[in-house]
Amino acid sequence: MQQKTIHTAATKQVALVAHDNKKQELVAWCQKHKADLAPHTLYGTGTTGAIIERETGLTINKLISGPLGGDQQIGSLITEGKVDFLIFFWDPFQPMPHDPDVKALLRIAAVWNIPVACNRSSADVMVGSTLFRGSFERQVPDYDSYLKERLG
Ligand SMILES: O=C(CO)COP(=O)(O)O
Repeated sequence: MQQKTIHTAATKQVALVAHDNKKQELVAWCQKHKADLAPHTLYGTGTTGAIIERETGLTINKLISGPLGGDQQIGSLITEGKVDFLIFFWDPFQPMPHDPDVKALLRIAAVWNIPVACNRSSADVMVGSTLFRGSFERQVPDYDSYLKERLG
């Protein structure tokens, strides 16, 4: 598929999601990196977002809770270019009723070449990166040429 280059703005759009057994880990991580996260636009699935907000004081744009469609809402934001980084502490030990939605979110993040951190180490690397602080280039599907190709 043909790709095009986009440039992220200095203010990043960061989506934060954690499964129940991982929520405290994500809250602790957000507390540790509060100063890194605060200047950016933060999104979260319903419960994750509310807990992070309550525990850290960060402002989170809260979507609906994951099992009710929050993962899909984040996927939708990704297709609209409204997510630059996805931090998703998913639980590798617990099957979820909405596993198809989880898989769909991780898939759409791969399609749109979104940096994804699924654990504390990768999230540390992410916020520590100069790419998190400055602007960076990302290759994404070129939708116009994709559609032109399909329409013939
Ligand atoms: O289930 C989730 C991600 O798959 C997260 O949803 P909540 O933040 O509402 O718990």
